[in-house]
Amino acid sequence: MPKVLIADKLSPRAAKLFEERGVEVDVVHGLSEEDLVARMGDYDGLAVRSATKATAAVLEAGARGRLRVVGRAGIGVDNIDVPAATAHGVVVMNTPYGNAVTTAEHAIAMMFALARQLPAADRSTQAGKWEKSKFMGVELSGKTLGVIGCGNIGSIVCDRAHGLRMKVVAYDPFLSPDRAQDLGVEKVELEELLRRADIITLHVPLTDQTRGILDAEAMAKCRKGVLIVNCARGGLVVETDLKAALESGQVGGAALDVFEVEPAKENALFGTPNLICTPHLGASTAEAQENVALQVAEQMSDYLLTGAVTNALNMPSLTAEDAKHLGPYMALADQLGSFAGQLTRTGLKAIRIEYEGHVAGLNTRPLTQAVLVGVLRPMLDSVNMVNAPVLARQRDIAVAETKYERDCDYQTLIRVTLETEKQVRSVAGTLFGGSKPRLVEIKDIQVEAQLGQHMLYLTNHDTPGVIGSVGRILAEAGMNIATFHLGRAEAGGDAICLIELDAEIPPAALAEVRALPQVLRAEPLRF
Ligand SMILES: NC(=O)C1=CN([C@@H]2O[C@H](COP(=O)(O)OP(=O)(O)OC[C@H]3O[C@@H](n4cnc5c(N)ncnc54)[C@H](O)[C@@H]3O)[C@@H](O)[C@H]2O)C=CC1
Ligand SMILES: O=C(O)C(=O)COP(=O)(O)O
Repeated sequence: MPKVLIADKLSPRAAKLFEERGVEVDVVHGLSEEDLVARMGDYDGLAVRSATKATAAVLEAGARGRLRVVGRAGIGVDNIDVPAATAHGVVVMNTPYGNAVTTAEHAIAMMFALARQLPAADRSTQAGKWEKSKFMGVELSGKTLGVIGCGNIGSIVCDRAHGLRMKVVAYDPFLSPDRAQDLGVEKVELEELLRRADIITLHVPLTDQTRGILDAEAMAKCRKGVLIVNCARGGLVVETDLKAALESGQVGGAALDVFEVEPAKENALFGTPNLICTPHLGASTAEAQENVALQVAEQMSDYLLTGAVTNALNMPSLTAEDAKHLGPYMALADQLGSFAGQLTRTGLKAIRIEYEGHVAGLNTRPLTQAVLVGVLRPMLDSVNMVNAPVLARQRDIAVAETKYERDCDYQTLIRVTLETEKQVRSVAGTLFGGSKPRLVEIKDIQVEAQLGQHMLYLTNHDTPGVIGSVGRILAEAGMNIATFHLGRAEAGGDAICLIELDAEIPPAALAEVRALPQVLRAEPLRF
């Protein structure tokens, strides 16, 4: 039975759902990195929010054991070392949408709180001061809202702002003009947004491009007295610059839900005038927490129990139905990749994968990854379905996939072509009876072979006596032949021989085969 650790405060519905699905659960909060490293190897899955840091050390310890998936009950994955997870073959999933409405509502609440100074007015009133004239506010209706980042949350903020009769300008390089039109927002460059907005709200992830997007220089370009709301990530607004801008009045008020260092128990900004802070509450409503907890438990259980992949950051999506249909093809893809990879000695430049017939109508991305795993395995022990595309990219290996739904000699066919510095080689295979992988073509030569654990691959001149000589050497070495497959380009031309053996060929026998005058190449292969 798979086992998961829930390391942050998730709705109890998550643990219940895991158990109902047949996944064992431990719920332990507040573990240090050291504690996590010590325990991680015992779990197939780790479920977190933003408090637990899934560092490279934690992921490595997990992967040394049985860790296969990290689920983030929420959106931001900056607390998870995704490249390290990928390198260790651990799938990372999040739950987009589940807390988007709640977080957008928090941003709107922050905007109202700033416009009407609600927290300060509350403190003053409860202190018996009745300072009615001190808390003069601003009306939101008719004001310009500048939305930085117009994805799931930013779009909901735009929609709510329209309801408040605000004008919305948005900066998001990935927002298409059509989508901007659908959202009823004016797409602008950052400079223009800074110049025009009365209120700025941030809804971008923290990346190298967005870190410090609101710094002293940007704030100086804003309208004097601009209001800033950050319910996305600490680090988007430079805190020391914001403090100075609030003190000078360049920024009229700021509402922050997120901080450069969290938990923010001490922060240089605390106590600055016109500052409102909440402790990363953006996603904290009963509704959102239930959504994300159920979603993460469902996605993680699906993956652990059926192989289905949803909302993963480092794997293509795969439904349980796909996983079932693709099963035999995955074995074929891996075998073809492995066959081609084991015969490749020189620098690999490109891998082309062609899908023909039935397979072309399926979700082929996982198959392409299985081919890559097969190709790269002889060179890299650490390759797996998750990291294969990254490893290929790091080695400048171009990967291309083509689908042909046209008729071919076989109902279904996968052809893998490897281009190296010296040559182009291809191998193709099909499924017999819908489930049994068979090689049907090697280097444009028709053969028909089933791959076993120990194979001997020969290329030779098509002259009489090769089968007899090879058979004799193998018999003298005490090797039992399970299957023997032959193919040739034309009579007297290049020929191929694939022999399945019951055990690995001893080095002396291999040397003898290689020494046969008709043999061009002899390679032991393992599957
Ligand atoms: N305070 C809280 O509790 C919560 C915070 N968040 C944070 O909110 C942020 C946004 O979440 P979603 O809207 O769900 O993400 P999303 O991925 O749907 O949207 C992000 C948007 O930012 C845009 N973007 C990326 N780089 C950009 C750049 N350099 N300049 C301008 N735009 C850029 C993208 O094109 C995308 O449209 C995330 O950082 C997430 O972690 C999310 C949920 C709760
Ligand atoms: O989903 C997100 O990105 C969030 O920031 C929510 O964080 P939390 O789960 O409340 O710690």
